[in-house]
Amino acid sequence: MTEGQTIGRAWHAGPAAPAVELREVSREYGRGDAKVRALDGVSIGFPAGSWTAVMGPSGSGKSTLLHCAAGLEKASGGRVLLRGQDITSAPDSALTALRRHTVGFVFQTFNLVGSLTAEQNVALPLKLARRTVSRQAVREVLEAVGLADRLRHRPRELSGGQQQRVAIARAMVTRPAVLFADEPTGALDSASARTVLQLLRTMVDSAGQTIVMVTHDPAAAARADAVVFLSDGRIVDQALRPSAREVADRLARLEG
Ligand SMILES: Nc1ncnc2c1ncn2[C@@H]1O[C@H](COP(=O)(O)OP(=O)(O)OP(=O)(O)O)[C@@H](O)[C@H]1O
Repeated sequence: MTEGQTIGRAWHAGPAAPAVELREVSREYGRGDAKVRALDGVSIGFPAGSWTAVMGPSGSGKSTLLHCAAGLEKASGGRVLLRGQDITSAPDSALTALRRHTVGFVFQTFNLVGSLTAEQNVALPLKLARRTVSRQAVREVLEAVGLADRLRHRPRELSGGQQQRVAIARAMVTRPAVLFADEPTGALDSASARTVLQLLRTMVDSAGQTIVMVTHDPAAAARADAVVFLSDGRIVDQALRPSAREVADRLARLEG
């Protein structure tokens, strides 16, 4: 067993049951000489009700880990369990249902529909899942992200931070078990980033939301409960409630 695997399991062995668990997960792209091993035997559990940041040098496998954990991509080997359910060999129909009901996503670039209002963007996942769209539920989730007065605004009429908050509301409207965020503050100025990070912190502390977030920003990672570090597709380090300085130092060591 490698050092990385031991570290990964240690976080998994925390007090709460994992909402998502990866067991010896590998992911390869390409064939022959072009083969890339993006994940190399990753074992880790993300405890329910906690916020984990995933960091590492460029190309270390962070997005691949997030996508495999969320069922967006299939692992080449190993197993992924979401709320204890093995999704590794689930048929595409089950994975589509999973994406619509069990997991939520937030991306660096917001990915809102430009022609729709904030309210309509947030209602979209419910419509896609053929669920009843309760206007009140949509408004409540927009209120929760501090945008009660922006319901009818279109993305171009909102600041970057406001757009990301709409995206978070859209991800949360289906009440997902896990919120996956890929660089959620990567395109934001520092004040907007702080607002978004505070919102995520409140979601974890007040509602017990589980969040798994990829970030390059030590200040963002320091708001999480734990930070795991990837290098060459393996988990090589972890820190519980580290300071931004500590995160930056560990990252700098990995980046050599
Ligand atoms: N679709 C793909 N086809 C081929 N190789 C891929 C594909 N996606 C990722 N890779 C490779 O897998 C490795 C891990 O990529 P990944 O995007 O997970 O890294 P990352 O840590 O998120 O990087 P960054 O911080 O630059 O976004 C890289 O070497 C990348 O080139």
